[in-house]
Amino acid sequence: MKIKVGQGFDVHRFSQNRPLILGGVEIPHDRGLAGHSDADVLLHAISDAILGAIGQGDIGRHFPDTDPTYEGADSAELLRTIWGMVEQAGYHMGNLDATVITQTPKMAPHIPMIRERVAQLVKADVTDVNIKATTTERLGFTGREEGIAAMAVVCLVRE
Ligand SMILES: Nc1ccn([C@@H]2O[C@H](COP(=O)(O)O)[C@@H](O)[C@H]2O)c(=O)n1
Ligand SMILES: C[C@@]1(CO)OP(=O)(O)OP(=O)(O)OC[C@H]1O
Repeated sequence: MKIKVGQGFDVHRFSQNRPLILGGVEIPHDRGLAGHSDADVLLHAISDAILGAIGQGDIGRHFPDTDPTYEGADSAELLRTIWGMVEQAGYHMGNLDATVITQTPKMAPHIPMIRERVAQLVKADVTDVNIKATTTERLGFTGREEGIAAMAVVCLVRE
């Protein structure tokens, strides 16, 4: 059995008049996130963790923000493409653990739906996917509600 581990981290700033998409799920909030794509900071961190594990650089290398093809892109579709690379390499999800770092909104009510969605995207059992949230106790850019950060760790397995 071969195991590969990867980590990912991403940040997007809040922006008015945009939907807030986290983990492929639209979350009710008074602001969304700015970005070239749909700015799904959680899926970007997860995507980078997966790309890291398979030694394939990062999301910007595969989907450059200078390419109009990806303007307004659905990050779930980008993750689907990345997951195809994982399957091509013969790996499946061992487990995934991710943290959304934000002062608002309260994430707890939305975590079960995000967990299901992420598990579906990486073809994993929901018990092998963990999504959590933390504030930074009003400290720093997340504490000032300027943006959202996310981090993720994945373990990929090949039998
Ligand atoms: N946006 C958030 C942030 C946190 N939570 C939940 O609250 C717990 C306590 O957060 P602290 O930052 O005060 O440690 C945390 O463990 C999460 O369960 C949340 O739902 N949404
Ligand atoms: C996803 C991409 C591509 O649309 O754009 P953004 O939404 O700006 O996201 P970021 O995490 O800054 O970098 C990856 C990009 O290439």
